[in-house]
Formats: sequence, structure tokens, C-alpha cells
Amino acid sequence: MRERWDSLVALVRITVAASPWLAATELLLVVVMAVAGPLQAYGVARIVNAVTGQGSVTAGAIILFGALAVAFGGLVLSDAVRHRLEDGIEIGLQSELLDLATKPPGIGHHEQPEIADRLGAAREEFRRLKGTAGTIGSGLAVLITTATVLVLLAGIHPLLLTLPLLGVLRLWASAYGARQFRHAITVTMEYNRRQAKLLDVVSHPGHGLEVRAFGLRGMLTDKIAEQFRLQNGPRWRARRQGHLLEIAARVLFGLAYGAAIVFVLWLARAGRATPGDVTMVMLLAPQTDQAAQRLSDSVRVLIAMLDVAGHIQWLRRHLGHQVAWAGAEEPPTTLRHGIELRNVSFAYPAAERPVLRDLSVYLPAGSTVALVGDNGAGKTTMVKLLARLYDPTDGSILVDGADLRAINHQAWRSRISAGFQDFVRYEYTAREAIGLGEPSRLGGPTQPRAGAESEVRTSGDAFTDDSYDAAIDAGDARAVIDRLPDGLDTRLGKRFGGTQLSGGQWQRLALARAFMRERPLLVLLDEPAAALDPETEHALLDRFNAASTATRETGGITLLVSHRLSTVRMADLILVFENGELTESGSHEDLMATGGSYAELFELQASAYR
Ligand SMILES: Nc1ncnc2c1ncn2[C@@H]1O[C@H](COP(=O)(O)OP(=O)(O)OP(=O)(O)O)[C@@H](O)[C@H]1O
Repeated sequence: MRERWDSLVALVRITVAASPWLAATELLLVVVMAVAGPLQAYGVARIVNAVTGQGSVTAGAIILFGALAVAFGGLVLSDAVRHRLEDGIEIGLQSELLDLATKPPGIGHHEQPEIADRLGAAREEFRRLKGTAGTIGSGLAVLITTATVLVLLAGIHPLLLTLPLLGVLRLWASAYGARQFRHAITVTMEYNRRQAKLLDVVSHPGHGLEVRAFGLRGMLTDKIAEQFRLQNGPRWRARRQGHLLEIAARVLFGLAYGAAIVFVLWLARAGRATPGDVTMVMLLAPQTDQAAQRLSDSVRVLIAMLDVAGHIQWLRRHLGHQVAWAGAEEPPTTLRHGIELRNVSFAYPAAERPVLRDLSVYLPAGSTVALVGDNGAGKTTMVKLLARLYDPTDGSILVDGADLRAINHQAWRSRISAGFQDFVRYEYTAREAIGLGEPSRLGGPTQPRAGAESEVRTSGDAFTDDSYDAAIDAGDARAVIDRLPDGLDTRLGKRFGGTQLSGGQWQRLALARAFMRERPLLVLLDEPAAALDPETEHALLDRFNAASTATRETGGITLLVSHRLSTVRMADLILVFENGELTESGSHEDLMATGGSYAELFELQASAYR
């Protein structure tokens, strides 16, 4: 109950935040229009009585036409107000959800099923909240209409109050059905998420070749249909139950309506009711029915809205808490000593076993460090911890002695450059796709929204052509750019009518991007050239080293993850991982002299090339 109340408060706040004035106007209009309906019936009754010789026609006509004018004017005005209010709510919620999903410093929240479910549900249904003022207003309006109708009917005969009472029964049926349906939605959210994921696999153009080559289409579409069935079975059953209950309540109301008319006719014949009373019952009884219908619609919509508002409120609480772990200190301008991992252990969210265990290692300033080890040994996880996508579960990472947790994560990341195996294919112009390696100097579309906290730290003037040339050469992307019809200004990607690139060409642009940031404190290269042959990877690393002179000047550390030991041997320090633990460390010569697993693997790889 308390949760529902919190959701209701959140719902009202969301609407008022969009525009207090528009929200208040909408509410007022709805209330005024609510009184106008029953007043019209009252006006007609007065006219009928006047025609049969009781009272004046003028008074009845004034009430009738006054109520009609208010209803019409209110309708026109409320339409305009509602649209503006709805737009405000939609824009506000859209950017809030985006902020909630992206503001936490790490990415752990995306991997927690409850957060993923609630984020998915909120994203899918947040537009429902646009109509909050209308729905709450309409509920209030119905209550006012019903109160007016109650007074008018009670004036004729108290027994007629049975009609609005049956309306309450209908309302209960509707609320019960709506609650059952929302419950069915909540318990089937997981199937919805799986279905979305599978749809993404089937419909993503990049997956087309593999899906067809393995003949997976049939199997995947069957799986999608299965998730659809699992999701919709309980939802349809809940909906059907709700409908049956509502139909039963409506039939009961219809019978009571018939009985009420017979009853008031009997009263009129006995001289205990006027012809105006008969007309009024005939007009008001359907209004009670409509009121019950509108109120049950409002209740159904409100229950759905409360669910969505509840998700948003929950996300605010949980993700807001995660935002709190963002530190406030600035990173050092230059690294004087290096980065130390002290007794670091790490387990992924919701995972039972730690992936890294009690890792202690010193990465000296200005050095190139290579991470090697079997698949799943924990190399990428260490890279993610250094980029502060996650915080260690135990132990700490010290940057020149300062705990990384105390450093502002955005400021820290603005001093990191990176090249990954799973790089992003930005379908912008080639200039932008490369320049995004240092967005603060790119200008234009990457500038933050007004009022939003900037993720982009200014680090110098806009790029010159020389900056691009140097990065393109270092990333070995010159041939790719030369073949583009408009050079750097060519739009990339077929989706927006641009030029499509091959996997290797995209990769070279990603590498050029990694060279755009000047004076980084940390360069993270996680198998950035996995799709290239060993010689090209070697040459790339040489270029990276040459370009890293500036990095070394600032004490910057280059961290390279690679399975090719011929490339790795040039590193100052090689760290060998096995099953989440650091088993060997030292220079190539040291490790070869030790004769451990590194030396064994190096010999094995070298013999394959002899
Ligand atoms: N997001 C995640 N959630 C849960 N477990 C994860 C996640 N990412 C990786 N893991 C697990 O952590 C372990 C280490 O993964 P990691 O990616 O660090 O290995 P790696 O040494 O980089 O492997 P590779 O050489 O294959 O890239 C693996 O067992 C993997 O299953």
C-alpha cells in the first residue's frame, strides 16, 4: 500500500514538474466539465416541468444552455492544454530515463536482472504517464458527477441510489481485472526481455550472415514465438477474466436501469413524481453508467500508470544510490609513480564466484604493460576495473597513491584512451567517427544538453587537420580514408545512405580513434587488432609506441591485452593470468629465463611460425 502511495506521489510530481500551470488548468477544466453533464439533465427536467405547467422555461433554458456552453468551451480548451502538458511530460521522462540508465559511473547496473527488467518496462511504457493529469482529473470529475447525480436522484426517491451503488460494483470488477493484468505483466517481464534480445539477434544486419550460414532463422523465430507465448499466455488469461467480470457487472447494471425506469413511472402514476423527474431518471441513469465506465477506465489506466511510476521511483532510488559512488577529486595531470592494484578481488554483479582473486601488482608510470592468459582468465575484467566500469569488490586501485574511487569517474575517463576488439561502428562522417576519440575537441553534435552534467571534459582547441592526419597514419587507416568518396567528410554506414565499410576497415577507424586523445594517463588496448594478421598487429604496436612518446612524457601507461606473444614481448612488463590469478610477471627476458607457462607458450607459438 505504501509503495502504491509513493507511486501516486511520484506520478503527481512528474506531471507538476512538466508544468504546474498547465497541470492545474487541466484539472480545473475537467472538474468544471464534470458538473456540466448532470446540470444539462437538470435543465431539461426543469423545461419539461415548465411545459407541463410547473416553474419557468427560462430558468431551465439558462441552466441547460449555460451547462452546454461550459462543456463545449471546456472541451476545446482542455484539448489544447492537454497536448502541451503531454509533450512536456514525455520529453521530461525520456531524458530522465536516459539519465538514469547512463549516469551511474559503471555498467554493473545493466547486468542486474531487476534493474534491466524495470528499465525495460519503464522505457516501454513511460508514455502512459503523459495522461496523468487527464486520468486523475477524469477520476475526480466522475466522483463529482456521481455526487451531483446522487443528490438529484435522492431528491426523487432514495431507492434510486441503488443505481450508483451498482456502478461501484462495476468499478471494483474493473480494478480487480486491472490488478490481475498488471501482475501478469510483472511476472512475465523476463520473457519480454528475452524476446527483445532474440529479436535483436535476428534483425541486426550485422548478424545476417551468421544467422543464415548456420540456418538459425527457423530456430530463432521459433524461440521468439515461444517467448511470446510464455509472455502472453498469463497476460491474455488475466485480461479474459477481467472482461468476464466486467460483463457480469454491466448486465446487472442494465437490469437495474430497466427496473429504475419502471419504478419512477410507477411513482409518476401514483402522483409522487413529476414528468420532469421521469425525464431526469432516463437521462441520469445512463450518466451513472457512463460515470462508472469512465471511472473504471481511469482506475485501469491509473493502476498501469502507478506501476510505471513505481518502476521509475525504484530506479531513482537504486540508480541514484549508484551515482553516489562517483568521486570528486581530479586525476593527476601527470603520473609520477604509477598505478597499483592492491589485493584486488572482483565478482560480477549477481555472480557467485570472483573472477579476479587477491590481485596485487604495480604498473609503473610510463611503461607498456601486457596482459596474457587463457580465455576467461580475467584480462578484460582488469581492463574494465582500470576504466572504472566497475569498482573492485575487495581491495583498491591506487593512482599515484590516491584511491581511484575518490577520483571523479568522468574526469578519469577523459584521461583514458582505448581500442577494443568489440569496437563501436559509429555511423557518422569518418571525421566524427575518428574524432570521437576526444569528443571535447570535436564540437557540434557531441556537446552536452543544456542543464545536463557534461561527460565531456574540455582538453584543448578543436582538432586541426594535422591531428587527424597523425591519428589516421598511426591507426593505419590512410588507405581506408583515401578510398572514401568525400574523404573524411564521407558519411559511413548503409542505414543512413552512407558508405559501408568492411570489418577490417571499421577496425582501422577505431584504431585511429584511439590515437586522437593527447597525453592520456592510460591507454587500454584490449585485442584491438585481433582481426589483423600478426605482422600488422606488431607494426601497429610499434606505431602506438612511437605515438606514445607524449603518453610517456605524462607518465601514461599503455596496457595491452593480446594472445600473440610475438607482439607482447616488446612490453616492459608482462602479466600472466590463470583463472583469475596473477601467476607470473616480469619482462619477456625474465619470464623466458624462469621457464614457466609463458616461456612454454612463447616457444609453442614461435615454432608455429618457423
Ligand atoms: N559481464 C559479466 N558478467 C558475469 N561474468 C562475466 C562478465 N564478463 C565476463 N565474465 C566472466 O569473467 C571471467 C573472465 O572474463 P574476462 O573477459 O575478463 O576474460 P579474458 O581473460 O579477457 O578472456 P578472453 O581472452 O577470452 O577475452 C569469465 O569467466 C567470464 O565468464
